[in-house]
Amino acid sequence: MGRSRHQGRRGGGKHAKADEYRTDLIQKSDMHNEQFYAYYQAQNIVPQDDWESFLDALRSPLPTTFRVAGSRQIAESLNDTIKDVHVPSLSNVTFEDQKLPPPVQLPWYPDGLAWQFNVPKKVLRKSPEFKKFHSFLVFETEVGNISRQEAVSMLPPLFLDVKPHHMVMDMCAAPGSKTAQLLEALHAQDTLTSTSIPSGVLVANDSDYKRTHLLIHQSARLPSPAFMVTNLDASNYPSIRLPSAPGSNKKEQLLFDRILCDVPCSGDGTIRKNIGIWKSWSPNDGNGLHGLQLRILQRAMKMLKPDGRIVYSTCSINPVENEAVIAAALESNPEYHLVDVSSVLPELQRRPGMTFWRPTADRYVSTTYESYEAFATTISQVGAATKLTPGHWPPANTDALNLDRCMRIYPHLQDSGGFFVAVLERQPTEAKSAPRERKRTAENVEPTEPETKKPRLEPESEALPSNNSSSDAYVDQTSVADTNTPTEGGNEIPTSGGGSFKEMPYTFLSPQDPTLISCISRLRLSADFPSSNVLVRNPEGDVVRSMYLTNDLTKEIILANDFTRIRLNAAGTKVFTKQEGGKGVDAQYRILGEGLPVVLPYTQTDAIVTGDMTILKHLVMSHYPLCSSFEESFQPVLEGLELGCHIFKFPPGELDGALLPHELFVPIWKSGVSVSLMVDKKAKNALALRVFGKEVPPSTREKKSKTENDAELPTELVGVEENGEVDESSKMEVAEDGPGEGEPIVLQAF
Ligand SMILES: C[S@+](CC[C@H](N)C(=O)[O-])C[C@H]1O[C@@H](n2cnc3c(N)ncnc32)[C@H](O)[C@@H]1O
Repeated sequence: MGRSRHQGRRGGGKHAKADEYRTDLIQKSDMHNEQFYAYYQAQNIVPQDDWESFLDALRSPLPTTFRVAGSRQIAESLNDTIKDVHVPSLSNVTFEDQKLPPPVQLPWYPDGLAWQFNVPKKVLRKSPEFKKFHSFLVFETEVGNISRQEAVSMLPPLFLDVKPHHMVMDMCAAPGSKTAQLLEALHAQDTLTSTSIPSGVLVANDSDYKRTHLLIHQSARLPSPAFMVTNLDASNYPSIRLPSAPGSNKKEQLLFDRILCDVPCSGDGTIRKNIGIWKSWSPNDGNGLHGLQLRILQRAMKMLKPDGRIVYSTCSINPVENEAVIAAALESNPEYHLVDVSSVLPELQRRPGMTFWRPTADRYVSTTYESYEAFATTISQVGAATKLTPGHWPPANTDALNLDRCMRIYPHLQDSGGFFVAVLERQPTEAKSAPRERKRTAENVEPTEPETKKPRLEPESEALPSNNSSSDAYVDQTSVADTNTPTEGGNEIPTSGGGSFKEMPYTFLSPQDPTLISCISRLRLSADFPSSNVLVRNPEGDVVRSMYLTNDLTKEIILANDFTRIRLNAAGTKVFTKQEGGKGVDAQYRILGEGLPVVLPYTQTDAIVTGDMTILKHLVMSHYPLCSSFEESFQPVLEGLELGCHIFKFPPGELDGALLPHELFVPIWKSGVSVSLMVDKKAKNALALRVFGKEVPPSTREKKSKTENDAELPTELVGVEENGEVDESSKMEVAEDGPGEGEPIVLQAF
């Protein structure tokens, strides 16, 4: 789903006022739109008896929902913390004489990993119990263990049913909350004993260049060697090629097992949160988007394997953007059918897809038309509104299409946003059947090659695949810049407009490359580390600063396709980066926090240093502690370590009421006399809160700067809104100085 015209205004664009869209600041009596009522009543969108409760729900603030994300083990442990610690502490809270409801699990979400709570922002700021819970959410969100996401937006990936061997395409992916879910599914079988590298691939695409960087930012929280980001118009997506057999020069089109079409839409299902829609809603939003939505779905249908699955979704409740698109696409692709998923997620309250609707051609909804033919006779009177096509109306054979198998989620059913999901499958083998009854207007042709600009190569420095923080109408700048992969080599990527593309090539290193060999040997990785899948971002294959790891399939795709033709913005995951050693110490490559889960299974076990809870507490709660400040028995261990990067392991344990419920691995930097945790401040705070129940005390430098600037820790829950904007209120800290804390590194805990 997504939006078109409202997007810039809703998402905290440069000129948006922070309070403009806060539902707690506008009166219910202002939430009216006569056209909206007329249009949806003409559609019989809900039974007449439900109309008032439907409207009431649309005018109520949306509860906050979040998903416990990331690797399975940490997700379960974090979920237990919410259940066993936070829910009891929030169960008897009163505020201004009112009892507040504690968070509850969404009944339909698998394994109870999604939650909802509904308290005003004022409570989050002022109630000590909710404030503590809010801080926990803020910090766990920062490190990617919690994803704030609208409940309904979690649905499409669940219905897509992705497995680790699947080739998956996310056609309209930015900013990536569903992409993150797809990545989690691709990595569902990761363990520490076998490799964490799935055999499949996820290609996440968005036509907006700047927004593709949000995608990369989001996915850095779940690093994957099987991940690629492209920047193309999905309705015209070029064929990705693969060798027809290993070693063959002949290429064939890569067909996907699973495709998500979460298309741009009018977004009226998000009206509870984006209350500006009450003012601006018009039926023309949906009318105008129908064509693009259909072309995107039709292109996906040409890119899917026989027996494969497509999920089409929008956050609009308008049938013109939903059932009409599905009907037109099915008619032009008879090898597809709608899947009956009524028994999947049985707790989810839903309504069947509509089989009849009446488009309108005028924004005042003074007339609706039962058929295109009825509309066509009036074209001369309505003039400019003639962009409607027969495809905007229900086809004659709706029964044969099983449109009732589509799912409609309405706000009053389970206190959520409004949403639409349809699950389509292609026949197992391509069967050529006669086209269905009526020819639709949208084309069903192979796309033309997209226009691509040749990238300007700057061989002296490497391109940064992710961090690009120049102005973006939808994004709080600090939130992108501060948590992202560090900028490399100072090579700025221009982001003016939505379409410029300037990326460096992807060059695979030879496994015999001396720098790679020395890096692998210094980090004591085993012989089965897939060193032939390591790439750098420059045309010469020079190891300038960072190395990225892909899986076999991603490598094949990169080698078989011109990266400018598929406008490839990112591939694989960054695993090693060069670290200057400081005075008298050679620079060396270190494992990045975000690459740790990928590299860990290849790390020789005797290269991992085991610590206990006391050591962990000292590392977490202090800044660059001296080796001599650790307990005596551990000092020789620290002193015996080579200077540079090491991995420390902490088994589950307890200390004075603090609890580490699962094994934890962290990267450590050993310098001359001190050691430090190589995680950024936010990750360190999240760990401190989770295990020791308090934040890291400020460093001397922070104290000084706090006095000077009255700086504050982040206080808002960072979230990606439905439709893709980063929460306006997201504020992140600027990472501080010194090796290990100078760069944002995602803490990986297992
Ligand atoms: C907001 S929604 C996607 C939400 C996303 N799936 C998520 O869960 O975070 C629609 C997205 O489609 C993108 N878009 C619009 N037109 C497109 C096109 N022709 N091809 C590909 N992407 C497009 C928009 O830039 C927007 O990011």
